Amino acid sequence: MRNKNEWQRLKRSFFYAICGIRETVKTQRNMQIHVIMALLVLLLGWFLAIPKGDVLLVFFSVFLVLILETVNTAIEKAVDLTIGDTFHPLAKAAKDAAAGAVLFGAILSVLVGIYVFLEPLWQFIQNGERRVIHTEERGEIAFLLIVALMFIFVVWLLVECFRPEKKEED
Ligand SMILES: Nc1ncnc2c1ncn2[C@@H]1O[C@H](COP(=O)(O)OP(=O)(O)OP(=O)(O)O)[C@@H](O)[C@H]1O
Repeated sequence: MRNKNEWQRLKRSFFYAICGIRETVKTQRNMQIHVIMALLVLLLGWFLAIPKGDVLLVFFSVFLVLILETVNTAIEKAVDLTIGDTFHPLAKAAKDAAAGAVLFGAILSVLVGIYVFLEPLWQFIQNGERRVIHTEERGEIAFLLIVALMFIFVVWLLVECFRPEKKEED
């Protein structure tokens, strides 16, 4: 009997989780963009025959962004529930931090995208070849580009952190 109840509870939790995902995809424009991008990136990976290890990397970063966007939505809803339309610096801090988490995830995805897709895409554009490029065959370009982008990002982050607060435009 107890086992049956546990099973029902488990089924219910799963059902609510699916409802949460469905609602987030239906109502959040950013989530819709992430889902479409995820599909396109996976199709591109299949088209360019990326190696299995890279497929895992792509899955990991795609799901990370979807997870962060879902948690971001949960935080937005919880903040709106407690405070409604009233402006509060803590509500702003909570929503901005949640959006920052999504931005971190998106940056990671871009870096993974460069690492995984740059060389296969370049090879396809140059000679129409869709050959699997293994890690040991990779050149330095993707790596250098990732390091350069990371460097720019860290410098931008430091500048943003230490310059005086900007006034809201609107
Ligand atoms: N109650 C509030 N008090 C203070 N600032 C807020 C409040 N609500 C929103 N903001 C500010 O407005 C920004 C956007 O908030 P909003 O809830 O519209 O999220 P969003 O990112 O536009 O999400 P979505 O488009 O999915 O609704 C927040 O990051 C925050 O800076």
